[in-house]
Order: sequence, then structure tokens, then C-alpha cells
Amino acid sequence: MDDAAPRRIAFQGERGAYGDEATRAFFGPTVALVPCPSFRAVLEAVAEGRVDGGVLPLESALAGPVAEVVDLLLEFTPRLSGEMRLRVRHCLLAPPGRSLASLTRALSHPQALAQCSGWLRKHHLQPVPEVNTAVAARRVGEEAPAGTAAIASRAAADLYGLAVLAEGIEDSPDNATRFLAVGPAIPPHLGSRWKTSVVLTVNDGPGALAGVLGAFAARGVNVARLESRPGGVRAWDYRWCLDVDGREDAASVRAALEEARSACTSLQVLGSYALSD
Ligand SMILES: O=C(O)C(=O)Cc1ccccc1
Repeated sequence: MDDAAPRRIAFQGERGAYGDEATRAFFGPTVALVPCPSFRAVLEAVAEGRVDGGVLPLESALAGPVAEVVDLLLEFTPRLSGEMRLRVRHCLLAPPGRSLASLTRALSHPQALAQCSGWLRKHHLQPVPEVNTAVAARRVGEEAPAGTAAIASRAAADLYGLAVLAEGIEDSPDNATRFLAVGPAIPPHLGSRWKTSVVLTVNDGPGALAGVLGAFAARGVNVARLESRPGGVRAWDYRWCLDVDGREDAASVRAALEEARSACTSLQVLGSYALSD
């Protein structure tokens, strides 16, 4: 890779999306942004080497996992190159001149709708899913549909000529989303804390999952995330996604993984990556 050339990084959505903000926070203002229509398109661009990396939202502190991204990571198994937490502050946006009282619907990404569900209920606004917050803002700006607002960032309001009717409408004051960087480009300002992501299926029988967790506990390795997804060998078999603290090549993590394997029908290390400070 030419060091002087800006790195091309794919994200889902359009300018003004939270993925856009996360990509610039990860890679700095000179990054070459490559907007993609879907999360799958981001991973395809990375897999085919059309970009140097991609940035994807994995889970929100308030609304939980972005299940589509979790499943796509298991399908594509890209190189995991970094993690960051982005503070997400949502705004209610409408064409200039509209009042809150005139609105009946709010368009946004399902994660944003979920993060603002209490506020929407209180203001009698019907949530309407859209592929991305920035797409919602652009549509409301261009088409000005009757009674319809968008939930997106203040940056999206500026980009698409919308007025900010309310700011900070998320249901928790510390609403944040974990974003992962994937692909060969490593974000430049990562810290010293590392994580390792693993996907496994366990033997059928009492204590199998406890055996996996016990292997990490016995070596003082913190399990930071444990999530089940469908898609094991048979119906109702689960794939368990674990994030543990530490690098795959750390002695404690390596030994825990080795012991965990004996309680598993499959165990795949997706990768180790550092967290941004
Ligand atoms: O729709 C967006 O802008 C995204 O990047 C997905 C998203 C939505 C809400 C919170 C974090 C990420």
C-alpha cells in the first residue's frame, strides 16, 4: 500500500451517517470515504480488495447487537483490525418551518429508532425503518413527505438542509455504539487494550458452555461479550460469539482457548484487535 495515498474505507450509508463519523474518528479526516448501500456491500468490497478496510456498527449500549452485522461477520470472517466506541447523539430533523406538533412519523435506521423509542412514544411519533440515518435525512430533505421527520445526527441536518427540532433524544445519556474496523488497514490511534473475538459451537450436554466459560475464568481472562446466534449444525443449535480481553497469542488466552476446545464441536478465532482510547 502506498503510504502517501489516503486509505479507502467503506461504510454503510451516505455522508452524515454514524458510520461516516466513526470512519473519520478511526482513520482521521484525510481518509477516502467509500459509502456503500448495505453492510453486506461493505464486506464484499473488503473481501474483493476494492477498499483498504471497512467500518461496521456491532452493538449499541442501549439497543443491543446489530444482528445483521454479527451474522455477516460470521459469514465473511474478515480480518478484525480495531474497535471504537462512538457516542451517538440523535436529533429529530424536519424541513425548515415544520413544528413538532405537525409530525406523525419518524424515519430512521432501526437501531436509532430503538435508541429513541421512549422519546418517540412520548411524542406520539410512529417509528418507520429506513436503511440508514443519513438516507432517512436525505429523503426527508429532498421529498419533504407530509408529517414526516428523520432521526439522524446534527451533521446530517447540515448536509441535507434540515432543521433540528430536538437534540439528544436518545433514551439514555450515555448512548454509545461499538464500531469495528475490518480489513487490512489498521486504524492509526489505537490504545493498549486488546480483545479477541471467537465463535464456537458446544457439545450437546450439561455443562458444555460452563466448561468453555470456566476455561477463561480459571486463567483470569475476562469474557467481555457472550451472544448466541442461530446457525449451528442442526435447528436450535447455537453459535456462541465471545469477546475476551487480551490477544490471541497471550499465554493465558491461548491456554484458555486450548482447554475450551475440548468442550466444543467447533471453535474459530475471528481475530485479535486493539481498542481506540
Ligand atoms: O444509520 C446509520 O447512520 C448507521 O451508521 C447505523 C447506526 C444507527 C444508529 C446508531 C449507530 C449506528
